[in-house]
Amino acid sequence: MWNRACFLTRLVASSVRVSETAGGIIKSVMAGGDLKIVDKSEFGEPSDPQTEADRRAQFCIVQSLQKHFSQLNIIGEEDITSAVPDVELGYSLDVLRTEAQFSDDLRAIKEDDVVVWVDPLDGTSEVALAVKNKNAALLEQVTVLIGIAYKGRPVAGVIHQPYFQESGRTIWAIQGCGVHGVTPATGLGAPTGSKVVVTTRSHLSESVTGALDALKQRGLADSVEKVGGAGYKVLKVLEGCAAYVFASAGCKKWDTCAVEAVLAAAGGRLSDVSGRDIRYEPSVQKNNTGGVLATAPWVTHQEYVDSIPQSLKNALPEIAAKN
Ligand SMILES: Nc1ncnc2c1ncn2[C@@H]1O[C@H](COP(=O)(O)O)[C@@H](O)[C@H]1OP(=O)(O)O
Ligand SMILES: [Mg+2]
Ligand SMILES: [Mg+2]
Ligand SMILES: [Mg+2]
Repeated sequence: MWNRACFLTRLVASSVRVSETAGGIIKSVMAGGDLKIVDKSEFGEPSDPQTEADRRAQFCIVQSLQKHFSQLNIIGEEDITSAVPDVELGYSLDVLRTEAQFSDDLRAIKEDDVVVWVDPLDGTSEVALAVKNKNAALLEQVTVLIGIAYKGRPVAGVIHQPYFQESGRTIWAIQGCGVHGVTPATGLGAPTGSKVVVTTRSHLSESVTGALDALKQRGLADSVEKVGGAGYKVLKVLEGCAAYVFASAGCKKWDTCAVEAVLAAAGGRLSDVSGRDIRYEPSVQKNNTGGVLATAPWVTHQEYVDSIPQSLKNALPEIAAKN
C-alpha cells in the first residue's frame, strides 16, 4: 500500500506519526523537569520563549521527514535544535486509505512542489506558565503543527495535541477529504448556543481588544475566551467557538499553515483580519503581518472581516514592523 501511494499521501501519513513522536518527546522533557528556557526575543520585543522540548521536537520532525523525503523544503520555527536519537517512523494507515478520495491535482503533487511549515511546539508560553504556576491544565493548549503548502496555499495539515486527555489526539486533513480526529461543530453556536470568540492569552494589545470590542458591538462575539497557541485556538473553533481573532502581528506562517488546512477542510476559513489569503511560499515573510482571523463553518467570515475597523487594519503594518 505504501509503495503504491502518491507523494502527498506518504508525506501526510508520515507527518501524522512524527507529530505523535514529537508529542512524546515534549512529554518526556516535561517529565524530566528541566525545560532549559531561553528567550529568543530581541530588545523591546515581547518575550518569545523556547524550551528544550521545542528544540528536540523540531530536530525529530525535520530529521525524520528528511530521511524519507530528501528533497523536501521544510521551514521550522526554531533556528537552534537539540539532537534526539533516530527513531524508525511508521505511517498512518488511515491516511493511506484516504487516497481514494484525492483529486488528480493532489495525486500529481511532487516533493519539490511543496513547503512544509513546522511548529514543533505551539503554546510555549503556556508550557512555561504551567511549570511556573504548577498548573498542568494549561498543557492542554500545547500542539505540534505540521502544515503542507502547495503553490503557496495549505493543502494538508496535522495538529497533534499531546495533553488531550490521557493519551493525546491527532487531527489531520487533506484538501477535499474531510477532517479526521475530531467532529467539527456545525450548528449555530454549538455547543453553548452563543458566539464565543477566542483570542490570545499572552499577546493582548490595544488593537486586539479594539477588534474584539467592535465584534461585540455587532453581535458577533457574545463572550471572549483568552487561551494560548494558534493550534489550540483553531481546535476551539472546530469544536464550537465562532472565531479566533488576533488583530496584531507576531503569529507566524508555521502557526497558521497546518491549522488553516484543517479548518478549511471542515468548511471554515482562515485569513488575515482584512480577509486576504495568507501565502506560504518559501520566500514569503514569516510574520503574519495582517493578523489572523479564523471562523467556524457555521459563521459568515466576511461579516467578521467587515466588522473589524479599517483604522485597525491600516495600523497593522506599523505593529508588524515592531515585531
Ligand atoms: N509576538 C510573538 N512572538 C513570537 N511568537 C508569537 C508571537 N505572537 C504569537 N506567537 C506565536 O503564535 C502562537 C499564538 O499566539 P497566542 O498564544 O498569543 O495567541 C503562540 O503560541 C506563539 O507560538 P509558539 O508558542 O509556537 O512560539
Ligand atoms: Mg515560539
Ligand atoms: Mg506557534
Ligand atoms: Mg512553537
